[in-house]
Amino acid sequence: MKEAIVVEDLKKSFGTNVVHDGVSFTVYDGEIFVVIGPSGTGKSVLLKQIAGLLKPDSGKIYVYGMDVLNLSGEEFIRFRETLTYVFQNGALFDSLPVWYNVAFYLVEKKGIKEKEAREKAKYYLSLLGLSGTEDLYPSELSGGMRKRVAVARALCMNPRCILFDEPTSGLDPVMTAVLDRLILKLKKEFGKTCVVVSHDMTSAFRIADRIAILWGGKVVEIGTPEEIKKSENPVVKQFINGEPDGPITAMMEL
Ligand SMILES: Nc1ncnc2c1ncn2[C@@H]1O[C@H](COP(=O)(O)OP(=O)(O)OP(=O)(O)O)[C@@H](O)[C@H]1O
Repeated sequence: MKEAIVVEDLKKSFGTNVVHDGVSFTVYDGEIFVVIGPSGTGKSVLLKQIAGLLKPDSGKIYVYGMDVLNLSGEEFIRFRETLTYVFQNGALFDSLPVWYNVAFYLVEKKGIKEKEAREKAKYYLSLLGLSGTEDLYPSELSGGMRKRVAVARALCMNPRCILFDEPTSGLDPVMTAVLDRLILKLKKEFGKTCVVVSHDMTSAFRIADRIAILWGGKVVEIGTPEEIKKSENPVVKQFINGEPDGPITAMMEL
């Protein structure tokens, strides 16, 4: 199997707050890799480091062989086109219409003419069930629609790998299932590699090829959904069963 993302012994602290204390894992090309773990364990920080938005204190990150912490000028452009990050809140530009949000990279960075870029945006919006929203502004959309616009924007860049930061948080169960189906479609029909940060076990078990569980600064378990369900690790058991008592809450002194 071809390696898409390799994370080696990643360490990251903010002052005295040790977030990552030796995180290592590999994501393979074309798989859906879900990262779960209690709130505050550093899932978003992990994605930001993979996306090159935040520097770790030490460790290595490779994306399709590119050394993310030492990208040369040309490689930086290739990296930007290989991997995109879908922010938790969508991070849309409120002053720009939906279609321009989606086509932003094509117009502003690739110099594609507005007419052509708009057509592309329209196509990706239609894939996400958002036909007819092209000329609306983000403030006119629901939370679920904004999240889907953010996914359309990522797809418009045609990356090989997409990082999703809690794509289903705040969505109702039906919209969660729609987004899950979309992520599965990205893998099956478009061959994308997807890394998804989630809290939602139902969603994680539905979409993941493999799941990594982050806790105490490390990956404490990694495996297929079936392997995770059978895990004897007390942290994993408490998290996937949503139990109030166990090592996670003991650590939080609740
Ligand atoms: N820029 C920053 N400066 C200082 N501390 C930060 C910064 N970003 C994140 N942190 C801290 O790093 C830790 C991990 O944050 P992160 O957002 O990655 O957690 P998470 O696992 O994604 O949580 P949640 O599931 O609640 O979104 C937290 O303690 C947070 O306060």
